[in-house]
Formats: sequence, structure tokens, C-alpha cells
Amino acid sequence: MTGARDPLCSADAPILPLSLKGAGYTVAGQTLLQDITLRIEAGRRLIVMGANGAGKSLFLRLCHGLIAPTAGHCDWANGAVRAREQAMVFQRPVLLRRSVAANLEYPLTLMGLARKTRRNSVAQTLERFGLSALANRPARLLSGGEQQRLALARAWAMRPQVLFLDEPCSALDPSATRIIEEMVAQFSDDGITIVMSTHDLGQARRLAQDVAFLHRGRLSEHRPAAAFFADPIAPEARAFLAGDLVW
Ligand SMILES: Nc1ncnc2c1ncn2[C@@H]1O[C@H](COP(=O)(O)OP(=O)(O)OP(=O)(O)O)[C@@H](O)[C@H]1O
Repeated sequence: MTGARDPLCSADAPILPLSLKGAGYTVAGQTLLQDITLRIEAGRRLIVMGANGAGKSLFLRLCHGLIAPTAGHCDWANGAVRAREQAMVFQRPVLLRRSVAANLEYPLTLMGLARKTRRNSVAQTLERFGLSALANRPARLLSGGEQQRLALARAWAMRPQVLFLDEPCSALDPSATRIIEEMVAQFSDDGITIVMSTHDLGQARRLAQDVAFLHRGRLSEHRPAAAFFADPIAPEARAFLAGDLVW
């Protein structure tokens, strides 16, 4: 690179930290998230842990803005955030009934990028994530691991400031899981803040810089990963790490 401005690099104001203050979510009289207070800082890899049903997916949806808090607040640093500045990838990727390349190009079109810029970005993304040979395949016919790789690559192509990942490896075998973990680490190296849920302890240990541990819709702990894994404070976190906490 010779200093030419990358048209995809965001010149927008930083959207982080994201501050949750007493955030809760109640639906049909059931309180599913309660009194969550934490700050998600820029440039970190935050792993959201907890047993099945602890509220990890709801927490990510709340942060991403798919659901609104029914109590407390969930505020980005610069107020209103544009959609492309923070992306989310789900357990089962949502792909268009189009080719791999077209899936990558579509959100760039929505961003209003010129055709040449889009095509360059698609080629760069395909190359970077080993998808070039699959460029013309129908996305929905890819294997589960390939589909998830495409979903992550598509998110990366938009250069979000924050990427939310909801159990992205839950349906994948160990080798596909390893590829996704490598991609997540690369995203971090590119400066993208990662907020990712998993109930896979090994994966959490491999990826976490910080841990948020949820239990029954409440935040039990939010600490740097090394301290959390060495000496969890909350009894439920301790039990989870020992393999004793089922829910
Ligand atoms: N729209 C809803 N209405 C009622 N209950 C809901 C709704 N969405 C989620 N829940 C419940 O809220 C709880 C937390 O769900 P969530 O999907 O966030 O858990 P999770 O920690 O991601 O679990 P898992 O690891 O199994 O994916 C669960 O008991 C779930 O059944």
C-alpha cells in the first residue's frame, strides 16, 4: 500500500465503548436479562460465556440492537450508529440464494460503493480467506464450515468496528472450527473489536482477552480472561469451569 486511502476503511467516529447500564430485557412477563452493567472497550476480544439458556444470545442481540432493553440503557459512544459499523454473525449463517461472490458484493452495494471498488474488495476478500475457488458456487450449497467462513468474510469486507459472533462454531467440526478461530484472531489483528459467545471452554480459553460470564440472565463476572480462568470469583463461574454447571 502506498498511502492511498482504502475506500472501505471507516473514517467515522469511534462507536466504542458500548456502555450497558442496568440493562434488562423482559418479554411476556419473563425477565430474561437483568441489571447488566458493563463497558465493551475498543480493540478487545470479549468472550461471552455461560451455560445453555444463560442469556448469551439475547445479550449479543441487545448489544447489536436487534432487541431493545426494556430496562436500563445500552449506549454507543457516538450515539446513533450506522448499520455497517457493527455486524453480527449467527450460529447458522444467513446467506443469499446467490453465488459466494455475489454474497460478498451485496452489502458493499448497499453501502453505495462504486462497482470497481466492490469488485476489488470481493477479490481481496475471496483471496484473503481462501474462498477464491468457491467464488461462483451457489452459497447455500457450501458445506456448513464454508458457509460460516463466507459469513465471516462478508462481515469483514464491510470493515465494521465491532463484530458480534453468536456461537459461530456450534455446528462445525474441529477443523472448520479452527479455521473460524483463525479468522476471528485475524479480525482482531485488523483492529475489529470482537464480542463472541461460546459455551466451548477450550475455545473461550484460546480466544478470550476478556470474559463476560452470564448466569440466568445476570452478569456474574466481567474480567480479563487470565484472571477469570485462574481464579473465577462467582460460584457459578467456578462450577462452570469445573464442568459442574449445566444451567
Ligand atoms: N423471545 C423469547 N421469549 C421467551 N423466552 C425467550 C425468548 N428468547 C429467549 N428466551 C429464553 O431466554 C433464555 C436465554 O436464551 P438465550 O438464547 O439467550 O440463551 P443462550 O445462553 O444463548 O443459550 P444457548 O447456549 O443454549 O444458545 C432461554 O431460557 C430462552 O428460552
